[in-house]
Amino acid sequence: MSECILYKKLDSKKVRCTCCSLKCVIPNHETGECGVRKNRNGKLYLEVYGKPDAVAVDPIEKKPLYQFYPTSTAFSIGTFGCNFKCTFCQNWDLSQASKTNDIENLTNSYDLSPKDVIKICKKKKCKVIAYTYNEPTIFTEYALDCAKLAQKEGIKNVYVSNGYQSVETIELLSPYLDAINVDLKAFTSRFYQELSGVRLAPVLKNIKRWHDLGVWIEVTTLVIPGENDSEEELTNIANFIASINIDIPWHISAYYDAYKMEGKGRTPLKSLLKAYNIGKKAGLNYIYTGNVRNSETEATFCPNCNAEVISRYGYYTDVHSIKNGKCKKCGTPIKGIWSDDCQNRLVPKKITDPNEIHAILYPEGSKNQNEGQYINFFEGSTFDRERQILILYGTQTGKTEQIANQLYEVLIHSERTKKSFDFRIVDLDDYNPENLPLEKNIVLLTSTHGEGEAPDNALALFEYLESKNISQNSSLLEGLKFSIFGLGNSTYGDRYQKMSKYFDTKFELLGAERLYQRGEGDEFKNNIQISFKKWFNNLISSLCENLGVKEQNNILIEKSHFKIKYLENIIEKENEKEMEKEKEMEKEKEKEKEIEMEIENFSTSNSNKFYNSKNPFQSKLLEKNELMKNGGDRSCVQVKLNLKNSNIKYNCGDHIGILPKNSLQNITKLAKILNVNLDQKIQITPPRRFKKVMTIRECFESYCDLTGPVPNIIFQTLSKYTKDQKEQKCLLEWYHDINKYKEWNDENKYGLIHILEKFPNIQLTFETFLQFVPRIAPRYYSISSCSQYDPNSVQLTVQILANGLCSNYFNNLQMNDPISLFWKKTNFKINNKHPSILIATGTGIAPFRGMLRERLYLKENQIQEKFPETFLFFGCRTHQYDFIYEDEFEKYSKLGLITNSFYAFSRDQQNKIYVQHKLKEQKELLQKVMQNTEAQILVCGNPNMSIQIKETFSQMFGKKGLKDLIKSNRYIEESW
Ligand SMILES: Cc1cc2nc3c(=O)[nH]c(=O)nc-3n(C[C@H](O)[C@H](O)[C@H](O)COP(=O)(O)O)c2cc1C
Ligand code: SF4
Repeated sequence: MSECILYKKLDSKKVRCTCCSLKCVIPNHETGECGVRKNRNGKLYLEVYGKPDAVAVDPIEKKPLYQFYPTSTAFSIGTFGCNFKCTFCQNWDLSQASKTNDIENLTNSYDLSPKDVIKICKKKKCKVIAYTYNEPTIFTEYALDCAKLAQKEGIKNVYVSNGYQSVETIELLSPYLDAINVDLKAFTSRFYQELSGVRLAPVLKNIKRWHDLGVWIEVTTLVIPGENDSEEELTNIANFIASINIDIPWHISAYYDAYKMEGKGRTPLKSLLKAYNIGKKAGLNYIYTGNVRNSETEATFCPNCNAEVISRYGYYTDVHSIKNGKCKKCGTPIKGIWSDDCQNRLVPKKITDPNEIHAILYPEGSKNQNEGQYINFFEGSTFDRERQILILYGTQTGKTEQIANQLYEVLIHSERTKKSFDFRIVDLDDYNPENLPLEKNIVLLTSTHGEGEAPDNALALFEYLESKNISQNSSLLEGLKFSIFGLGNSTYGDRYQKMSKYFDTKFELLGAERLYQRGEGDEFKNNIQISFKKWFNNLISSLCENLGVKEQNNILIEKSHFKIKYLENIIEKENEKEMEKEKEMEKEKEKEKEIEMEIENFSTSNSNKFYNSKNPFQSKLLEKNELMKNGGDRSCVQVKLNLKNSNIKYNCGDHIGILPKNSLQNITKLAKILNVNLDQKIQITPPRRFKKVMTIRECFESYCDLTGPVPNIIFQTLSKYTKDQKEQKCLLEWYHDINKYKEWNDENKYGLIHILEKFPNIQLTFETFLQFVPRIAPRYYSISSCSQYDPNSVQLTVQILANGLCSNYFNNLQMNDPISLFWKKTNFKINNKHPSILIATGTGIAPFRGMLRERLYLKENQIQEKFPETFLFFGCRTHQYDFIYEDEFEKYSKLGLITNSFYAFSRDQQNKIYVQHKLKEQKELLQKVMQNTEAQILVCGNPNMSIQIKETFSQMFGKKGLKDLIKSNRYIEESW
């Protein structure tokens, strides 16, 4: 164990590892993704320093390095751990070991200091030390110390790597590294993300960096049947290598089933030969097949006269026709490092001057001409780059995704735009921010979340824009045109639209030019649809004007671009097989998840990363109890959901995301309206948002939001589908004046299903319906239980709203019915050391119940006897019906978990009394507590209430005072 060099200290004893491109932030006592770099009290340690777990003397050809000191031997060392999670890893017993075991328990390692390594190397007469078997980047400090000593002794150093080094690591290591073999596993982000858990772009960049630094480089691609063996992908890889240097050797090696990827079998020689020919076509001079014996494609040929200059058969190598680095037959230099005094490098010289290294690694503007080819969303487009428009969206709860999809649908079908531009829509989760400087036109839609933060899927973009060398580079985005639309809620005050504003100013600061000014929709004012409609109409005009396209009018979704295949008889059978296969795959996935969870049990990190809206945990309903009392006419239920085997370890104040389903009643109604059979199996193309094969029932149930608010542009479209003039008139009225729609809406009946019911003459096909039905987005609930009492379940407090999708879903659920959920951490937490002022209305009491139950647990178990002063302000309609959890809160007061409670029952007297009135009454008390202690205010309820509360505190502490409280995290609110 030795302290790392490649890391930075952060606050709260956290550290940021800067060794690989993952740049893990590591809390105290935890390790980074690779499992071998551990934070011990705010310092990062390389746990495997001097402790390799695999040691051997190998032929250099085994690495594979074919044109670097051929026939020499390499003293090869590797440790445990890896920064990748490749499901097909051929060395997984080493690479993934630290993830299945506690690093301290991995005792099989050798004890080899760098001095020992050199000693053995010399004794075994090895020309080279190869850092290999697992990913050497993660043990760079150890490799570096060995490499420094080796260099002094004339021993060469080589890395066999996945190419995910950070720039800092490359800068540190490159003077000592003589050669590297980089795995280029595929050429799609999908492959890298799904199968290796990382991104493609850093690998591509690093291949270029190592090449430019003059470190001898060879590239390997493991060809996996069905995963990366398409002509297109192999061509992209070959073209990419050729674009850097046609003399870089490319190894294409055969795959065999390993680790978690099974059933692929061995890559047939045929596929390797296909890749070989693709490499030739791309102009590469040195291509080799590997892992399969075929001497014709293992040999090195002279690129000029095609003479075989090195013959190989497996690891047997015969360098017979190279003299002084040249082809014996025609005298053409053969690229390679042949001996200490015969080196035909890929670049004129190896760069060793630190300033030159720095200049290569941090080019001014860091605009890399090659990057645009990496992931080209517009491949195959007939439009030139100027006419390609990328729509990106950042979303947490799916609302922005919904309007982004809506924008996309309109743009690709509108006469104004469809023939003039090429549009692509990409979830920011799937977008590599490093491609940003290469885009031409971007329309970015984003919401703001947390404490004025980017939604989770936009965090990578945010971090990229804030990163060193990027954040101040005023020419980085020159040539990019952009426009931004934000979703937000003005009750968040200063934090309103923080992210859309941020991206808007940042893009401009980095040199991009606005296509059209930023637009914003305010959830509180309920104007998202209106503002959006206005903004995007102007955006289209601006697009046309900017890019010299003649405008036409009439924006209308004309025909659906979804095609539905109705599966019957024979086809059905085939698809049944496919469904079976899918089911099998799902089972496999479940199994994998279980394994991952077991792995997780060994580490202390949280399991949040395993579940999200795309990959939820399958829970079930364990209990459902009515909380409203004495037969009131409203309903609020407490539901208890199973968490057993989920490994979810939630804290009070966290959220649970629920993926609701439509009610049978609404599904049946819709089937009637669209005249479809619910049990009919279908296949939707493109499958973009849908499961591949499903029944119409499943499609309606899980994908189509039938009861949520619709974008008002839909009214214009729907008016074209009814022949009834009255209906047309009303729909167009709603389209032009959203208030009319809202007036009709007062019963929460604003979903597509209600609109279709209200206008019975609308004639829609299933395809057209799919075109504009909003997708079901997850609904978030504050947790109202305490995990210490029962870690295997979670409780939520759900207000049942007439026609609300999720509340109806809960209302209809029966015991043990399955529910898809995921967990989301928040920082809405009570402080058990300092006083608290808790303010809630209605079900806003839920997180406070969880927090007070946690206090109860601490008290009952004598972990904490006394608690700081805690004042609860709670408001609801009536004491008699609506005061949920009354008995419990009384008990908490008696036990001293709450010091004082103030209740506002708005309808219990003639004049309405709200919580803000109660706050005003306690002005002196509140001022005293806030001024004399480090008390915290926590507010939870609807947006209206939160505005009123803020206003009250603004009067109490002054605008600046309140601002300071918010800034210092002493005023935290949660509204929905
Ligand atoms: C926990 C939470 C925090 C939020 N924070 C902010 C904020 O700081 N500023 C803001 O303008 N809107 C904020 N919002 C409002 C969201 O931006 C708004 O609900 C938006 O429509 C969500 O869009 P999405 O579903 O695409 O993420 C917040 C919403 C939630 C639920
Ligand atoms: S080497 Fe990479 S994976 Fe390991 S801790 Fe550092 S940043 Fe994380």
